[in-house]
Amino acid sequence: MEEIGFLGIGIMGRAMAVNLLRHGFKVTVWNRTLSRCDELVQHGASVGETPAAVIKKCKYTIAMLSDPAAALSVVFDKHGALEHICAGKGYIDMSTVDADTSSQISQAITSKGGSFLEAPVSGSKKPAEDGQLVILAAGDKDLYDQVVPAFDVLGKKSFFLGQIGNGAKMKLVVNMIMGSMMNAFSEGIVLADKSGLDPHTLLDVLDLGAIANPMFKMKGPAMIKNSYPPAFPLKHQQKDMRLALALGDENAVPMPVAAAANEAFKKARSLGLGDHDFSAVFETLSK
Ligand SMILES: NC(=O)C1=CN([C@@H]2O[C@H](COP(=O)(O)OP(=O)(O)OC[C@H]3O[C@@H](n4cnc5c(N)ncnc54)[C@H](OP(=O)(O)O)[C@@H]3O)[C@@H](O)[C@H]2O)C=CC1
Ligand SMILES: O=CCCC(=O)O
Repeated sequence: MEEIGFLGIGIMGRAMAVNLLRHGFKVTVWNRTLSRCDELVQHGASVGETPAAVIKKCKYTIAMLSDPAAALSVVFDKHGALEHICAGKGYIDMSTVDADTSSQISQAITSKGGSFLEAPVSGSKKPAEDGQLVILAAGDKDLYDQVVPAFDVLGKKSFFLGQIGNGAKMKLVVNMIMGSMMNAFSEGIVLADKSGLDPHTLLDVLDLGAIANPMFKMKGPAMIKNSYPPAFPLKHQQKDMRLALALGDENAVPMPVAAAANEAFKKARSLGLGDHDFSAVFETLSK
């Protein structure tokens, strides 16, 4: 494949770009805080001074940015991706955003002759490091086919979901379920503890039953120790709950469980826990 541009070297972008480099891809990176690119240079990456410079150099550019505002800013602002997008170039936004944001980016890119794919991912820091993400792509099928070699490195499975917006919506539905589950799990741990049970035994029981899952298994022991090293920052999970609830509004879908979970994540943010892992929502109950 041609050289790949990578915009956004946060928790996920860093892991994904390193993974591409490890598999022999040439990668040019950019990050708003440029110093975060230094480590990538050690792994063999080149650095672009602006998103526009990266687009100019690379046939394909991936973005992995925090939220809709960041995704839009990197495309539309001065020295943004749009400045050098043209026919023959592909832009792949893997950030978790809403369908409307994705459509705005798609329209801007395609109106300049470029091609666009949204491709948010399931899986967190460790799956990103290990190339085990689940990729939820939608948009330009030709571009999808061209970047499959990169997706094969980044993920264990890619879905092509059709028209723009379908990848964004699928991702929000999945994360809405995950955020609600995390709240129920937190309540269960506190209930076990306060009613005289050993929370570690609860984890063992859960792990053997019908609701066993990697999230409970990985995060439970650290939560019991009130430890929340960020893999998926809580502020991003709350953003996803907010965007999923808006999708519920649009479709007149009642979501009382997700709405309550969103309030708990908002409470956690108000306690200053936004940069901790999203499992820190546990603190809203244990305090
Ligand atoms: N962490 C996870 O487990 C997962 C996260 N996601 C999604 O992936 C995306 C990235 O997540 P993650 O890596 O965890 O987040 P981080 O907070 O670690 O990184 C966010 C990135 O966005 C950049 N950024 C933020 N605001 C702006 C802006 N206004 N203009 C330009 N760049 C900006 C940051 O740059 P700077 O360094 O300068 O702040 C940084 O590169 C999010 O949409 C998240 O929801 C999806 C799956 C899993
Ligand atoms: O968006 C973040 C998802 C985290 C995960 O799937 O484990």
